[in-house]
Formats: sequence, C-alpha cells, structure tokens
Amino acid sequence: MEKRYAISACNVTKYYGNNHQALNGISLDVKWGEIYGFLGPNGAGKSTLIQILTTLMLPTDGSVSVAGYDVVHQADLIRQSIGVALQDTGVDAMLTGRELLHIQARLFGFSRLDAKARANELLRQFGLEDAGDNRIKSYSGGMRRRLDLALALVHHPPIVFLDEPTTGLDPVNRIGLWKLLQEVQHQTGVTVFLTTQYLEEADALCDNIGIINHGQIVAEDTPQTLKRRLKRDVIELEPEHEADIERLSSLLQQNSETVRDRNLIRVFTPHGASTVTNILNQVAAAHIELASLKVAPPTLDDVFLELTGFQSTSENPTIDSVRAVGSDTSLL
Ligand SMILES: Nc1ncnc2c1ncn2[C@@H]1O[C@H](COP(=O)(O)OP(=O)(O)OP(=O)(O)O)[C@@H](O)[C@H]1O
Repeated sequence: MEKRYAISACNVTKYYGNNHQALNGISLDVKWGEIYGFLGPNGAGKSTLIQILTTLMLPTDGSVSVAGYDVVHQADLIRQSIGVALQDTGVDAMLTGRELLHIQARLFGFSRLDAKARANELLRQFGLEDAGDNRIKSYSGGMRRRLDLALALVHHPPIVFLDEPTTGLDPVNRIGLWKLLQEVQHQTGVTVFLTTQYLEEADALCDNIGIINHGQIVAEDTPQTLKRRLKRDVIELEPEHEADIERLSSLLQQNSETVRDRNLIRVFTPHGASTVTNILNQVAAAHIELASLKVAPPTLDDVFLELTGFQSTSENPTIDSVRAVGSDTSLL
C-alpha cells in the first residue's frame, strides 16, 4: 500500500443501502505533515469519508490507505496510527479531564506512571491545567474541544482526524483552537485531516483543501491557488440608504452575477476595474447614492459558492439571496 502519503484514497465509493450513493469516486492524497481541510456543504459526504478513513465504516468500492495500511485488511494497524476527534463523542462527563486522559493513555498501553505524566503534559499543553481536576460537565465548549484534541493526541499518533473541530464555538474560541492546533502541528509534525464548513478556518489553517459536493471532489489545491484560479474580481457595494438595497440588487442582477449579504451587494466579474465604471454609470442613472464601493480579489467563500452553489456557514447567516453560478470543473 501507499506509504508515500499519510492518507491516500483512490476512487472510493460508498452506498447506503442499495441505491443511496454518498461518495462517488473520491480520490485524494494527503502528504505527511500537512493540514488537509475537507470542505463541503451539509450532506456532501464529509462524515462518510472520515468514517471510512478512520476504519469505522467500509467503503463500497475503491482503495484507501492510511499511514501506509489498507483500511479493509489492516484496520487494527491504522487504529494504532491515528488519533480521532469526532463530533458528539459520548465521553463520561462525570470524569475529570485528568482522569479521562489517564484512562485513554492506559488504553493505549502506557504504564500507570507514564499515563500520569502524559495527562499532566497534555493538560499543560492545552491550557487545561487549572481545570484538570474538575468534572468535564463543568467545561465550556472551548475547553471540551481542547480536551477532545488532547485525547486524540494521547498516544502520539502521526495522523489525527478532526471532524468539524470548531463547530459551535464562538469566534474567539475558534481562533484560539486554530492557534493551538497550529502550535501542536509545528511541534509534533502530526498530519491533520479535518472537516469543516468554515471557509475562513480552511483558509487560516490548511496547506491543502479538498472541496466535496454531492459525493465528489470538485476542486483540490492550496487555498491561495484556489482563490487565484477563480480569476474573478468581486465588487462590493453598499447603498447609503438601506431602502435602496432592493433597487440596487435588481439593477445589478440584470447584467452580472450577484450575491446579497445583508446590506452589501457583491458582484462577480472577470474585469473588476472596467465593470466598476459601468456600475457607477448605472447607479448614477438610477439616482442611488453609495456609502461604499470596493474591488477585492475573491475569497475562499467565493470559490466555495462557485463550485458548490452553497453559501458557506459564516458569521453572517442572513444571506437573503444567492444566485448560484453552478459548478465549474475547469477549476480542477
Ligand atoms: N447512515 C446513513 N444511512 C443512510 N444515508 C446516510 C447515512 N449517513 C449519511 N447518509 C447520507 O449520505 C450523504 C452524505 O452524508 P454525510 O453525513 O457524509 O455528509 P456530511 O458532508 O458529513 O454532512 P454534514 O456536514 O451535515 O455532517 C447524505 O445524503 C446523507 O443523508
């Protein structure tokens, strides 16, 4: 099997029952020591793939190697080589963080003394020293996620899988966890495979990103290249008077692809500078005053929208209208 890559999947399909296809020919390679982000809208197939990679589920077809071992025939060896933090892990919240880390270390074969030392070390590393002897049920969401991460790393696995590690956290805790994850990755060189619905998370953390939609990878590259390949500018306009937003939106929609986000309109165009002139003429003719206008390069959000037709989960959930522009496999 493929040892060159930490994770290698080739043409993986998964059917639930006879005819519900959740994965449709997924192929990807994750290099040793990188942070790989697996992105997609709800129901795209992220959890299904992560369950296959972590040996919790068999693929219907295709081949998968993790740490050089085959998921079908060498699942035990894979389990020794990976750490896993899935969503909603049913940990006993009556235990303390220290007790849980200790138990986990003992399960992985540490002696009593070594398990104690490892629990101490992880509590320190993950900023849980003071809370180590408190019951987990008293932990905040951020503390729980840090503990999940620490638990996944107890046995020094070379590869760790994190399923939506920051979902439900507020922005401050989310950014705190990113920092921690980056520190751990730099210190240990662990390969990280994470799923996320947060584009800014993938942008901030990941060396490479795979975008999945309807069970297929629709793009795979570095965040920078994905953004560059979109080859489009985005013009952002805000009307001076909120009452003008509908009029502005309909006006711009006549000739361009637009997305409305609260009282901002985003216009997608291959030529930002020349389109600005046309837009300004149109807006002046319609007697609409603007509070601001700016031309910006595309964000990863724009790439995601282009490829999946979905607005990603964001801090601004009140997107009123999204005119999806369909999938574009030329980005592949
Ligand atoms: N146990 C199951 N039985 C039948 N269908 C399933 C099962 N689990 C998932 N599915 C379906 O398979 C598809 C992929 O689901 P999956 O949970 O892998 O997506 P996801 O990208 O992880 O979504 P989310 O972000 O909502 O967790 C969906 O259509 C889902 O309804």
